Amino acid sequence: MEAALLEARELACWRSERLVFAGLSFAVSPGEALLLTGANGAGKSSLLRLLAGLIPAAEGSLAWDGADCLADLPAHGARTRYIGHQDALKPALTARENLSFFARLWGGEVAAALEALDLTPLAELPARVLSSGQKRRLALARLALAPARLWLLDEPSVGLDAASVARLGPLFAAHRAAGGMILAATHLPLPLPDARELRL
Ligand SMILES: Nc1ncnc2c1ncn2[C@@H]1O[C@H](COP(=O)(O)OP(=O)(O)OP(=O)(O)O)[C@@H](O)[C@H]1O
Repeated sequence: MEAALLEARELACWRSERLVFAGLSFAVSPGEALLLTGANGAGKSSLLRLLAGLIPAAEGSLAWDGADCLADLPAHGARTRYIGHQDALKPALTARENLSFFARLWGGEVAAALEALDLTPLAELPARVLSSGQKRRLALARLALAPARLWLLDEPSVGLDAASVARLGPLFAAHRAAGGMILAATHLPLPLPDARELRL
């Protein structure tokens, strides 16, 4: 296996006067997937937000290829795709226009990203009329736009039907085959063969 690219050492996280986790260390190598599991409130979403640079670590360090990951947030943002609980869609824009917004930021082919999540037939509908599973698919279609090494996914399959979950398999596999890494918080099985589990 290749050397680790992302290395967390002794991370601690406080939310609202409560220590959510402490002493958390792990490393992720190119091509690897890490499943974040644990009870409600264990800190999975908090860890993903911390890894995305959205909340600070109270203690510990996060390194990318040996250098402080969060010292240069624009660089970290450019290599990271964070899909949180919220789908982050503009309700008045169509599915295609929502993806076009992100394609202007990152590049990539909107038509191919729509197709990857089976959204082509829904492309001209405003996001507000999509079902919750369709909205989730549109949020996830951002992953198919342009490469980024680190995918941080918070319960990516919530609300998806079985066929849509299966569609994530090739998307995840292609990302990992190209040296990408996935950290996914989940209570459900995901199509991530050989993923390691990090239980919080
Ligand atoms: N914005 C916030 N402000 C204050 N406390 C928060 C905030 N977000 C989360 N917390 C608290 O941090 C703790 C961890 O929450 P988090 O959402 O990270 O857990 P989780 O493991 O993702 O849970 P779940 O499985 O329910 O999604 C909880 O006690 C929660 O109440």
